[in-house]
Amino acid sequence: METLEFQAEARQLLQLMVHSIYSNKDIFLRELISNASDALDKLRLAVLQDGLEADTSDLHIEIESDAEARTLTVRDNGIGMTHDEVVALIGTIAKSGTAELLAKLKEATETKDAALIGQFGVGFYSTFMVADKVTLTTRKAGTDGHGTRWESAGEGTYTIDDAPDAPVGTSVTVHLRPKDEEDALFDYTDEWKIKEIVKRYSDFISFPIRMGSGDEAATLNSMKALWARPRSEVSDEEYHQFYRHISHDWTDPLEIINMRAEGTFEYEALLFLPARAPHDLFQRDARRGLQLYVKRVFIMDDSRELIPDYLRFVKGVVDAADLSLNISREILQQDRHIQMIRRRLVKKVLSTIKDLLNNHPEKYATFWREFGRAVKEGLLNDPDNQKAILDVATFASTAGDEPTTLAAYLERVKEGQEEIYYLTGESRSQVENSPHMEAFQAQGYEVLILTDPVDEVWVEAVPDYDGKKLQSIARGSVDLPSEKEKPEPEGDFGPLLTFLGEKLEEQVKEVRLSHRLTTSAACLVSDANDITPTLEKMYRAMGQEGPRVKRILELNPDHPLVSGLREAHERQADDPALPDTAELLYGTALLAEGGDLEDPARFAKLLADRLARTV
Ligand SMILES: Nc1ncnc2c1ncn2[C@@H]1O[C@H](COP(=O)(O)OP(=O)(O)OP(=O)(O)O)[C@@H](O)[C@H]1O
Repeated sequence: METLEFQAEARQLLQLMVHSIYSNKDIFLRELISNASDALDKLRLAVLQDGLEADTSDLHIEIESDAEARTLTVRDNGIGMTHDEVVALIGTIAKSGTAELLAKLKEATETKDAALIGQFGVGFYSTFMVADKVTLTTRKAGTDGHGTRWESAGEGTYTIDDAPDAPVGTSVTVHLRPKDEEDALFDYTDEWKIKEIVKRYSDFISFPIRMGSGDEAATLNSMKALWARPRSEVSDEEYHQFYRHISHDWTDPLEIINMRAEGTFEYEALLFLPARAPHDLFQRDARRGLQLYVKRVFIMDDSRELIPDYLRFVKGVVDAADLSLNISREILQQDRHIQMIRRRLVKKVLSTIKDLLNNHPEKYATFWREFGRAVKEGLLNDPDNQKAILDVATFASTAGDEPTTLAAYLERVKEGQEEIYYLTGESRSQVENSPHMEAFQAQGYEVLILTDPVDEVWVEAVPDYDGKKLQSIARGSVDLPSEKEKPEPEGDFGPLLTFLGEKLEEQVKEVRLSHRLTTSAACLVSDANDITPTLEKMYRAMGQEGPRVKRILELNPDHPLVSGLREAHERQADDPALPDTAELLYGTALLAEGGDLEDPARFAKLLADRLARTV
């Protein structure tokens, strides 16, 4: 017999289990049944796909309780585990982001944030909520090696031993702690309690879950595939349980989507829009994709081929009638039917979002807050559905606190306005206070406020909406329709602009007069075809060092600083104070839009010197 130590993260998770972070302890049984069901799926698949020799004529799960010994056993005749698999799978937690999540989880125990806890599949370890000892005996199908016995009291160590007589499959025996109903620790040897839990959490499991033996053996679950049943016959509670089973998210889903296609290519799908974004929505290695079944037989988890990346938060099941059970991931990618299903699912998800937008504004607001950033990636990656995505997207806007659709924006455009104005930035307040906004605000033009990183990118890919071009107000020159009759500024600014252009040659590519400023002296704008500073920053953050893109300095001729500077330059072009003023002007414009100064210390010194002369 060997005694081994749990890996650090596994130990931490166990600690949380032993000290019961969940108020609902019943779920340990659901987790065991879920693992057993997965093991049965895997065995059936190994026989179908790899030609493994094993008996699959009576795949099932058995529950056995012993009130006197105070034990509960869940047994399956599924794939089983080898000695090494037991050590690797049960002694460690291999999931990515575990450490980070554990830290959050610890916090959550104090606040009892069930939803956060629910993002973390606790699996097998949840048995330690109700047990003071757990024994797992297993033997891998298709190997002639011995079985393995694993045992632990949930503290720092576990033991591993040979189990020569173990049958193929896995059996988990939970040695129950004394019942304590005040602590929601029920008598889990009670037949009624077991039946109730199975019915509530595991009714849809597609293998029989049996209790009792001989003539008294009873099957506790209905085994009906939820997606095959008409919506009217399934309760929300059943859907929610199923959602939890496949997503490990404890928050009820926001929306349930049923689909069924008959005819040349048949499939059924049951999809869910979650109510909150998982913590790893933007992590590359996160689990994503749908479950694929073929004629009720589970084929694979996380099938990415069924749903595009930008809809990766959609959970659910697709059951296709005409695929081969042997289908592999490689074949899936090229399969015509799969591509067709995927196109239909995308259309259906987008039309569901549209329905939320039109008929359930609160749900829509939740959805868009949680997933809008992901959906907008589709504007780049799914050109065929660009219009449909734009139709369901909403954006913050200067017109009010509520986000607006593009269609609603277009209803409000001013006469003569030919473009949809937007400004990107890091936060709403930064964008709102940017000097670029001034003329637009002053003249009542609505500007969309885009603050998600993805906004910097998709705006480049979307040429227009309903024939109106999307125009950044920080790029190119603006010609506000109502500005056209504005009188020319007094005095000749030509020589000053040339002078500043030379002095600031390192920093800007051009200095010119502005139409977009009313109160500020100066601002920086990008050339129509150059990348924006935020995008440049994003590239740099990703480690891509591109050339620095110079921008254009625009001056407000009506501002006393600018008109004063013009006069000073006219009086004495070689005034030694002028170059410093030029630098201050540039630095202030950069600060006003939330940019970073190249040399803050130098700027501070110039400013302090100048201020000293005014006190
Ligand atoms: N009854 C079983 N038969 C075969 N393998 C099992 C069984 N129970 C657990 N395992 C193996 O141990 C692994 C860890 O199980 P655990 O319940 O901790 O996590 P999980 O099921 O992978 O994750 P989650 O519960 O979040 O879905 C499983 O992925 C599986 O490989």
